[in-house]
Parts: sequence; C-alpha cells; structure tokens
Amino acid sequence: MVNVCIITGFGINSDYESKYAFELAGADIVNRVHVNDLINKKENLENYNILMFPGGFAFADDLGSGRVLANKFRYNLREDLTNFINADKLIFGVCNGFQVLVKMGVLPELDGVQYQQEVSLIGNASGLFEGRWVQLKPLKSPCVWTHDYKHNLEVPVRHGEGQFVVKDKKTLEKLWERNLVPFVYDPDEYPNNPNGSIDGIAAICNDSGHIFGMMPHPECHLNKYQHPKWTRGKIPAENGLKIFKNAVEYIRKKQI
Ligand SMILES: NC(=O)CC[C@H](N)C(=O)O
Repeated sequence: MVNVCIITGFGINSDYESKYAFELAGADIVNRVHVNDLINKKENLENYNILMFPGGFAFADDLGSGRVLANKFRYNLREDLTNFINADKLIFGVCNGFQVLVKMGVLPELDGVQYQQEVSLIGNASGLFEGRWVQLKPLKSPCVWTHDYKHNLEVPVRHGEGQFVVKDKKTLEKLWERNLVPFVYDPDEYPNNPNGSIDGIAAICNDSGHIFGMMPHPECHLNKYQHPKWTRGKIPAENGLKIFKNAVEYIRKKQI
C-alpha cells in the first residue's frame, strides 16, 4: 500500500493540489493531516510511507518562512519523524515545505539527521515576491523523486523567500560532490532564477535520495492544460506528475 500524509494547517495552501497529484500518481490513501492531529496523537506518521510538506504561508511566515512549523515538528515530533526517516520512507517539501525541511535540519542532513540547519532559503534577491513559470534543468542525483527526467521541467514559482544559501563553502562543495542538486534554474539568471539562489540551486535531496525539497511547484503542472502555452505553443515533453509517480512507484516496488 502507498499511504501519503500531506501536512496541513496554520496557513498551508497547496495541500489540495498536492493531494490530487498523489491520487493521479496512483497512491492508495492520501490524507490531509493537520499538524496538531499528529502532535495530539489522533494521527500517526507510522501509518504512512510518504510525507509531504506542501506550499503556503504557515504561521504567516512569522520569524521567516517555515520557521515556526519547522520548530513544531522539531520539538513535538522529532522521534516520530526520525523513525519515519530511519524506515527509509519518503519526504517531500515544496516551497514553504522546502523551507520547513531545511529549517528543521533534516535536509540535506550531510552528516546524518541531527536537526541542525545547514542551509537556508532567505528573501529573494529582488526584495520582491516572485511569481512566474520557470525552466529547471534536471541533474544526475540519487533523488528517488526526480528519477529519469530527461528534459527541462517547466513549473511555476510563487514565493518571497526562495533564495537558496549555505552556511559555508564546505556545505556547498559537499552538495555538488555528492550530486545532491536534482534541479537548477536554467538559465541561471533573473527572472528564470527568480530569487538569486547560489549556483542556480532550485532543489536539493539528501544522500539516500529519499528526502527532497524544491521551491517551484510541480503539483501545479500535472497536465498540459495547466501550462500557460497549451492553446498556442509547444508543450514541454515532461511535467510535474512524474515526481509524484516516481515516489509512488518506489514505495510500491520496495513495499516500505
Ligand atoms: N508558495 C509558497 O509556498 C510560499 C512560501 C513562503 N510563504 C514564501 O513566500 O516564500
């Protein structure tokens, strides 16, 4: 069985699209689960094998996007999350969800999960909220979620704090040495790189390829009708649905 837990509550707004993406991808159970229901034990992560943090404005981006929700998990659900990660299950964070994962310190977890932040996503270099479709180039990586992308992926961005930064040069070197960057903005220049991320980094994964985060929204490009040029231009060969299908097929094969 492929059972997906999609975190919701407190200003998250891409949970329904994310649920639909996993249903299209063939998951068996896809539940939107309020973070408080996990904390109050009304729900339990051990009933799931895929966990997604969707986009939105959790806690209205107070203290910086993703910070409060990251702390809610880090200080109330650390044991459950660690068990989930150690069971080789899959975790995905999109936009606000990506911000949560890096600020919780579980991505990229270069020296094992220690809940210590190693990278961040800060205010866009433009100082503006950026919203548009962008091109991403897939790169070789262990990422389960981006397996077998052969063409540039076109997906929308909509964020104010998407600038990927690292705590030091060593961290950046490790990300490249270990191929932990599954997507870069291509071309790596504004406006296609909407936020000024270092090296055009749009997404990162951990060494196992099970934990993955990206700023653009693949759940908003699941079919050609969502693409802005579907009535009058060339539709890209691949869309965001493949990310969700890769995850569902991985779990089904591994029966985790
Ligand atoms: N669409 C989103 O998830 C936005 C993330 C975050 N609120 C930001 O503005 O950067």
